Amino acid sequence: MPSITEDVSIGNLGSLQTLPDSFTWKFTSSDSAVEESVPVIDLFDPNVITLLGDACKTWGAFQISNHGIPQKLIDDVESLSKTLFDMSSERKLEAASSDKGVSGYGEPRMTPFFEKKMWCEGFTIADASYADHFLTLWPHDYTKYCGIIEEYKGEMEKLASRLLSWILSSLGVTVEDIEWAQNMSRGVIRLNHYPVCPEPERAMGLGAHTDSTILTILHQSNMGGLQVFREETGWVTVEPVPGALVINIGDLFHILSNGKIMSVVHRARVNQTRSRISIAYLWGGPAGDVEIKPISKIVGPVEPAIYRPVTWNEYLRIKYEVFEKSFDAIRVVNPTN
Ligand SMILES: C=C1C[C@]23C[C@H]1CC[C@H]2[C@@]12CCC[C@@](C)(C(=O)O1)[C@H]2[C@@H]3C(=O)O
Ligand SMILES: O=C(O)CCC(=O)C(=O)O
Ligand SMILES: [Fe+2]
Repeated sequence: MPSITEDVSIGNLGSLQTLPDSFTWKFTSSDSAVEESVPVIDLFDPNVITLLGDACKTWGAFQISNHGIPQKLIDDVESLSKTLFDMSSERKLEAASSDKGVSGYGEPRMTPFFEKKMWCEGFTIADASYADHFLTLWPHDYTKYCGIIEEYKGEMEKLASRLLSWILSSLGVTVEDIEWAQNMSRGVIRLNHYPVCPEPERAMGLGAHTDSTILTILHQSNMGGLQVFREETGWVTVEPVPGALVINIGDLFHILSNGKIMSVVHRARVNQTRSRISIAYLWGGPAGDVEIKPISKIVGPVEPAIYRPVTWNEYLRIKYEVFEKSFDAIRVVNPTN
């Protein structure tokens, strides 16, 4: 078939009729998803601590219901995202981030670590400069949209802290055992959009990765696409449960727990007929230059710390130098205590 050269830009993937070679991934039989599902945990369950602890140890990912986040707020962030991604490529690029780790429109930060391009576009809300981009995108509705984002951040931060203290309890520690508990930072929001794709079985929305966070709270609308990887099982699709949010354990929690809980490898697949939006709240924990390290109550002569202390910013720097080898970069070579 003669190939027509199409104009490929991150902002117009949804209009492409063929999958460009730079977006064509190779898949093997081990890439097919198996019939399994991650736990759905009701936060009102009297056994919530045990349930969360088990889910963290066996999966590193689970869904939560009765989380207390108003549905209206989630819907508002979703429709804000839709308005944004519906704009023309030119307008979206006016809000492009200058650097992939900071606020603005663009490709995921991890893009350079993959051979092929990912079928997605997104907007990162990391620092106050997102408001300048919002002003460019929505000169009239700017205040309203910034308000929605600030409210969402506030709610997510509270939920993240509740989850942290419950998961710590399951490990036999409390938030008081971590020095920085009084000094939590607000997390980063990443709005993800996966446009319709002409050949979803050969494309990838977001390549396999772990989040660098303590934990990530993800709203995946009513469209599935998220898959998590478990060593003994393989790829498992996280089916959307109406009203539920997905929690992914990130690298910093693995470090805090001295390796007791794992950060979950996950990815996003795409769809031929329907585009998909997801909203990730990536929670990095302590603000500023506070160091994150294996919790002192967990480590001791019997179980020495296997990782050295790192700040969130330092960890991000390491991650985006060595990507999947970041744990090796901070591992203590001869743990003694
Ligand atoms: C604060 C963060 C955390 C980042 C980098 C930076 C801003 C955007 C986050 C994400 C969002 C999408 C997946 C990921 C893997 C990516 O490429 O960008 C995330 C990454 C990480 O968790 O490492
Ligand atoms: O879109 C999804 O379901 C996954 C998003 C994700 O992994 C991320 O933003 O870090
Ligand atoms: Fe992720």
